[in-house]
Amino acid sequence: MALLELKNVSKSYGAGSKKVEVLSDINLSVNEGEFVAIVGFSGSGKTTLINLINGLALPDSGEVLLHGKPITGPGPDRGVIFQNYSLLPWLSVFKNVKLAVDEVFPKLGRKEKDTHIRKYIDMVNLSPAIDKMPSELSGGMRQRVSVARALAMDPEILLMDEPLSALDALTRGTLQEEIVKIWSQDKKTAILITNDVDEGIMMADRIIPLTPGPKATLGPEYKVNFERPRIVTEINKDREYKILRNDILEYLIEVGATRRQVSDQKYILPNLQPKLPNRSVFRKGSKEKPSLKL
Ligand SMILES: Nc1ncnc2c1ncn2[C@@H]1O[C@H](COP(=O)(O)OP(=O)(O)OP(=O)(O)O)[C@@H](O)[C@H]1O
Repeated sequence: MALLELKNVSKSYGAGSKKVEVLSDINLSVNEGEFVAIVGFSGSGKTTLINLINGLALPDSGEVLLHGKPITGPGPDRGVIFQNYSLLPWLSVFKNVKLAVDEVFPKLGRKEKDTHIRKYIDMVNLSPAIDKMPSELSGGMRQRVSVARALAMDPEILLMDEPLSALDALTRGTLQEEIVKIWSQDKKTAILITNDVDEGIMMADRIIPLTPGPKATLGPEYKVNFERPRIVTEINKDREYKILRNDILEYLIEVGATRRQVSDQKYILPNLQPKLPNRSVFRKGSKEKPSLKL
């Protein structure tokens, strides 16, 4: 049985004429230990999809199953790393991680807890900054704390919602490598949401595109067969990499273009003309006299 399954899942927001069906007929099956990347356009519903798995949102129809049982809310079996770090600014690195560990392992002894927290802070190379406050850290360091915090909760699934998109390219590359290294050591199941095809190729076993919304759905999956560790400078030269990257991009461009055509047909804008102060406005081909009104 797959660890996580989404079966015919649909999700909308709003009601009546304002109802928008964000996700439609989502089917996904993730096995234990797999690293899956969902790649999609901005606003297509990626966070909504992660929230459905996290249990922060429930589907309108269909099922989201963990070990074959419906997800009814958030739980310690799913650790989330958000884009915006979400650290408590008044707590040190150690205490930010401790807060999560206290929640999940309330019965762990003081010494064991301390060792556990330090292990994960060390894993993300933050031991020298263990007593620093979030305001004293760079964006990359803050995101490392989020990674340590999520992993210290020892979740079965690590959910990452565009965790690296706020970072510069160099920090992003380093953290991609670090997350994959920890993932392979810790044997977690990981789901990465990203808008970056290259990031998906560097990190995941499979890449699945999410089509543009509304009614976004998952497209065909692309297997990433490169050996790990994946070295960006080497992979960049690989012919297979170029083919895979092109295939995914072509698919995304194609579904993006189809969606644009549909939206062009749907929304016919009225032929409004701006009226500027103290200027006459001519409408091309119009027999009306130019207006001098504001
Ligand atoms: N709570 C909500 N109520 C109403 N509409 C919402 C809500 N959450 C999201 N939406 C709408 O659903 C759509 C998908 O949003 P979502 O945040 O899932 O997309 P996304 O792909 O993660 O976007 P981005 O890449 O910009 O972060 C958007 O049009 C958004 O405005």
